[in-house]
Amino acid sequence: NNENSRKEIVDSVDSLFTPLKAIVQSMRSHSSAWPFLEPVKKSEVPNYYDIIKSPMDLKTLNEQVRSKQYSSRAQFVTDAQKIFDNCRTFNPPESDYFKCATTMENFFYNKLRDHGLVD
Ligand SMILES: COc1cccc2onc(N)c12
Repeated sequence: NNENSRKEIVDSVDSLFTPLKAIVQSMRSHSSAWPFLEPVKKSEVPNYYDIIKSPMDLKTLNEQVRSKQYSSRAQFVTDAQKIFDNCRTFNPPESDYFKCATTMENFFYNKLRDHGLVD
């Protein structure tokens, strides 16, 4: 009935909540995470938001996990992927930023698999 289906939804969010918290935490402590720890500052990179229309960073991602905005793996993966894609859109392939994005992306998908959040 409605009460049970509501409980199932709540349970599915909670059962997702724990692994997502752990994955974001592990990303934030990665040595290559430094470009992504906070939103890019417009004061530091004036043209960034003229080019990147859907910004994302690990602090924001963490806040959204903790405020239970994600009820599916796909929603979480879509937002995390923005971090990597935005960086590779804005920066040249030989830049440190671009390399960090790919390192963090590989780390991210390995973590998803570690937590059984398979492709
Ligand atoms: C501090 O991060 C940056 C500074 C400058 C350009 C940037 O593109 N993507 C970034 N994460 C970035």
